[in-house]
This record gives sequence, structure tokens and C-alpha cells, in this order.
Amino acid sequence: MAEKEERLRRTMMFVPGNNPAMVKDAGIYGADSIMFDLEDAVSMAEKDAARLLVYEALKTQDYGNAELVVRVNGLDTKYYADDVKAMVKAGIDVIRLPKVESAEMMKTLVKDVAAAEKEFGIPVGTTHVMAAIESAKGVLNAPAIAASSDRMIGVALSAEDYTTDMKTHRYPDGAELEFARNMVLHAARAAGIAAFDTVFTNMSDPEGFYRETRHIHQLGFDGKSLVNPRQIAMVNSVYEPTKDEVIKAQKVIAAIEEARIKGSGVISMNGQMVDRPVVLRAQRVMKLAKVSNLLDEEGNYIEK
Ligand SMILES: CC(C)(COP(=O)(O)OP(=O)(O)OC[C@H]1O[C@@H](n2cnc3c(N)ncnc32)[C@H](O)[C@@H]1OP(=O)(O)O)[C@@H](O)C(=O)NCCC(=O)NCCSC(=O)C[C@@](O)(CC(=O)O)C(=O)O
Ligand SMILES: [Mg+2]
Repeated sequence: MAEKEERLRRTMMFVPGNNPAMVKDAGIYGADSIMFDLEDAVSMAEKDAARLLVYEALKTQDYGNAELVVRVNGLDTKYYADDVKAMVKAGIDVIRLPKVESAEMMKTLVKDVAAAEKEFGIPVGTTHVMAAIESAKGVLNAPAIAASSDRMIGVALSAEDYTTDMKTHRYPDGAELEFARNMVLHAARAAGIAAFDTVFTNMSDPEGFYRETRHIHQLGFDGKSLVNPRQIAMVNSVYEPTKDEVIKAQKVIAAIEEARIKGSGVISMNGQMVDRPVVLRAQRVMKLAKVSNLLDEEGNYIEK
């Protein structure tokens, strides 16, 4: 399979597939991934029109460097097959399957995607997939789901449906989500793919959104599913490295390069051991610093 180099996916923004203005302008807000929705944001009466709208947009709009994702309708719906065919034909980057409860569901999607690629003359393996985990069964099967295919780029926790399945609802401290978050995150890390935290839907509670984003950043999530462009800057600010982190990362990378030239893998920097995991963390910090526009052309930190 193609993609193995890590792509930054801090923000994956839902865009209702039945809203022409939102679909057209979705690229202007700077989300890392734009996720057109054909599922729950679209009423039954609008399913076919939304599919056509998103198809035409994918063929004609320029969404810059954003990764393009579509959430298709579930496997058990009459819309699923047409959604998959149309989106593969349009050249979508990633298909997100909702309400995934088993590895077999992802394997079915992958089989259907491969058939569509063949039908439309698209190289087999081009289209990636991801799973949205929205139930207790999905959470318990998360490791198998995450490892179900080479096409998988990530798994996402979907807390609105999940809390309903668990007979609870969302609380400000998020305690009801801790087990699911940890399962989804560990499943993703074990499979070497991305983990996305859930949407935060209370637009009048930016403090709550900020608190939740800091929490999932600390846990290790790659990013969050979002419902509104105003949430993008806040997520990016949480994922932006501090000046100290950038300077330290630069020193680590310079030191390990010097050690490599001398033929050594482990070095000491200011009395602290620097080995491979420290270098990998430093490289990730530098990647985040670059996309956060914290570096000049020579790679030096830009004072704000
Ligand atoms: C929340 C709200 C109504 C707020 O409206 P407001 O009017 O207050 O928004 P404003 O901020 O005033 O908008 C300012 C400007 O941005 C434009 N703008 C706004 N939102 C935009 C957007 N998303 N994409 C592009 N453009 C956008 C807008 O058009 C305006 O443009 P302009 O007029 O030109 O200035 C609106 O955002 C919205 O509809 N969001 C999408 C909701 C949605 O998709 N739900 C389904 C996915 S969740 C789910 O299914 C649960 C889940 O399955 C999830 C899982 O699986 O992870 C689970 O189980 O957990
Ligand atoms: Mg849902």
C-alpha cells in the first residue's frame, strides 16, 4: 500500500454533504482533512442529491493540500453501495465507514472499494479507508478493526453514538469516554495508524472544547473530528510546539546527526541520554513547528 509516511491530521472537519455553500467553501479554513458527510448530517430525502453534490465538488473544486475524506452511509443502508462507487470514481483520498463494529465490516468496504477502483480504471490500492467506532462492540473490537487492512489510515471515536449505546451522555469531565479513548488510541498505535478523537458539539462552550483538546493531545491522539471551522485554530494552537520544545528538538537532531557522523547511535546532551525515541519525538516536534509556521527558511524559530 502507498501511504506509510506520517501525514499530520490534527483537524478533520465534517462538512454536511447537502449544503452547497459549505461544500464549496470547505477548503478556505485550513483543515488538515475535509470530511464530506453523506451519513447523519443528511436527511433520507437528500441522500442522492448530496452524493451528486459532493461528487461534482470533488471533480471541480480545488481544496488545496487538504486530505479529502467522505463519510459514506453505513453498510446496512441502501445508500452505501452507490456512495462507495461514486466517491471512488471521484478520486476521494479516504472513505470513512461509520458505526464499525468488526474487522469484517472494514474488509467488506475494502473489497467494494477495490471493485470500484477496477471498474473506473483507478489503480487498485489508491483509495484509503478509516473506521468510525461508535458502540461498545466497536470499542471492544478496535484492535482488530485497526489492523483489518493495509488501506487503513486511522480510527475515530464517535462519542455521540457511543454514549447513546452506553446508556449515558457526554459530561464536561469526559469520564464516560476514557475507556473508549484509550482503546481506540491503543488500537491505532498498535496498528501504526492515526487516532482521531470525537466531535465536540457545544459551540457555545469554547473553554470546554479547549479543555477537551488539551486532554486528548496529552493522551496522544493525532487530532479531532470537528463540526465547525472556528474549532480549527484552537486545535492547531494546542498542537503547536512551544519555543522551548522547538529549540530542544533542533539540538537533539543536530546532536544525533553529529553522533551518526562519528558512528555512534546514543549520545548524551546536557547530561540526558538521547536515543532513537527521543529523536523520533524531536522530528515530530519539528514537523509540527513547520506546519505551525514557527520556522524561517533556514529552519530557525521565528520569534512572535
Ligand atoms: C454546528 C453548526 C450547526 C454551527 O452552525 P453556525 O451557523 O453557528 O456556524 P458558524 O460558525 O456561524 O459558521 C460560520 C461560517 O462557517 C461555515 N461553516 C460552519 N460550519 C461549517 C462546516 N462544518 N463546514 C463548512 N463550513 C462551515 C458557515 O456556513 C459560515 O459561513 P459564512 O456564512 O460564509 O460565514 C455548523 O457548524 C454545522 O452544520 N456543522 C456541521 C455539523 C455536522 O456535520 N454534523 C454531523 C457530524 S457529527 C455526527 O454525526 C456525530 C458522530 O457521528 C460524529 C463522528 O462520527 O465523529 C458521532 O456519533 O459522534
Ligand atoms: Mg455517529
